[in-house]
Amino acid sequence: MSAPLLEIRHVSRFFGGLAANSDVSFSVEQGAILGLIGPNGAGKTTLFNCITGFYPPSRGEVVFKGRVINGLPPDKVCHLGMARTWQKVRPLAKLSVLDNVMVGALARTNRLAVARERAMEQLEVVKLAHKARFKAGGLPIGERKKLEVARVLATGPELVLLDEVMGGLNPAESEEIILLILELKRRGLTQMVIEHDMKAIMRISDRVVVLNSGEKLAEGLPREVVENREVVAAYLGDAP
Ligand SMILES: Nc1ncnc2c1ncn2[C@@H]1O[C@H](COP(=O)(O)OP(=O)(O)OP(=O)(O)O)[C@@H](O)[C@H]1O
Repeated sequence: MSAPLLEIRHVSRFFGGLAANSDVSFSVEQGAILGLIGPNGAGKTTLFNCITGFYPPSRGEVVFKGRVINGLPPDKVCHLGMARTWQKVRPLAKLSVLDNVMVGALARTNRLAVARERAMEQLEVVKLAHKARFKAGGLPIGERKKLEVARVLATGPELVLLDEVMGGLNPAESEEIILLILELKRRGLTQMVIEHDMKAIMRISDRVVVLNSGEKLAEGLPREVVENREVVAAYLGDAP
């Protein structure tokens, strides 16, 4: 079997006395979708921040394509082929949809015509090309989320980390995002997905990692994880 694309080795992240991540280890195989779940405050976004260089881990190693990337700033991590979306989507509101995606594409080229072409391609992928000339600030939430994904794809990543891309969407909009994630997988992209919607996680994930109070509580196939008693207890509170 080939080496995993991403390895998290004993990663901890402290904020003062709080361990937002505590000795977390797992890996993500090339081409797979890994679902990252856990109750509010479990440490999911902190782990994304540690992986993508926004907060360096306090301990442990993040290994991407066989290289330890701890301490690299986010732009260098992006250049190596990893990009993430944010839970709170904040497009450059006054710029057009196309210009927003071009900002992502400019991570790989300084030629505007090339960036524009790549940005348009990604707008086609997320089915937002018809809004290319619209101001980003005027998009409804469902389209803002797609714009965020297009911007990330335009950076030319091998691994994308999606932080609650279905948060705040209605069922029809969520379904579009699920189909998009599955299409990106079909194209060979590796993905890590934070999501609270368990049905969506069950449908898209090859494997699931569960965090609770900063620690890895469980890992396995989606079915194994939802049937795990400790996982159920963490979500529902201890059964009597
Ligand atoms: N910059 C920070 N400074 C201090 N504490 C932080 C910081 N970032 C996160 N935390 C704390 O770390 C813990 C984990 O937060 P995190 O946002 O990673 O959880 P989460 O699983 O993503 O939660 P949610 O599902 O609500 O988004 C929380 O107790 C949070 O308050």
